[in-house]
Amino acid sequence: MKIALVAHDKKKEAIIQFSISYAPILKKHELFATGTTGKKINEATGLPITRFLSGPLGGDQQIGAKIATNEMDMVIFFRDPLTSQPHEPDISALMRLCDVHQIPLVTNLAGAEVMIRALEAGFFDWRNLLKNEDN
Ligand SMILES: O=C(CO)COP(=O)(O)O
Repeated sequence: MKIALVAHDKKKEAIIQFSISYAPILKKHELFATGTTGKKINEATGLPITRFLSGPLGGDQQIGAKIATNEMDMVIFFRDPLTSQPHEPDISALMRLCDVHQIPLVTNLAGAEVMIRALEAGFFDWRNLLKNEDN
């Protein structure tokens, strides 16, 4: 599965701890991230991660583009709801595209824990079926 990992600045430590805790699961998948989030997770875990631009410079939109073309299977987004973001329209657009294309999206740690365990249990195998239909 192709998984996008994204965290706003005040949630970076949380996504790092999450990634360390679930590295045994994450390492079985293809990981993508916005710029700074990906750098920090890679430094903390050694997991290979394809990095897009930093969020404010277009990274959320790059992930959105992958969703639009059915090249991303889920989004784990540690969002900071208490700090205004200069690129709020990009964030809304990313979440909207998840809804448009039925891409599983979580926006906080509690959801991410459920998502990653569901992933490991095979709950998202239907994504592979969809992709096979596209081919
Ligand atoms: O701003 C972000 C998501 O909206 C995250 O970007 P960075 O990972 O580059 O900090």
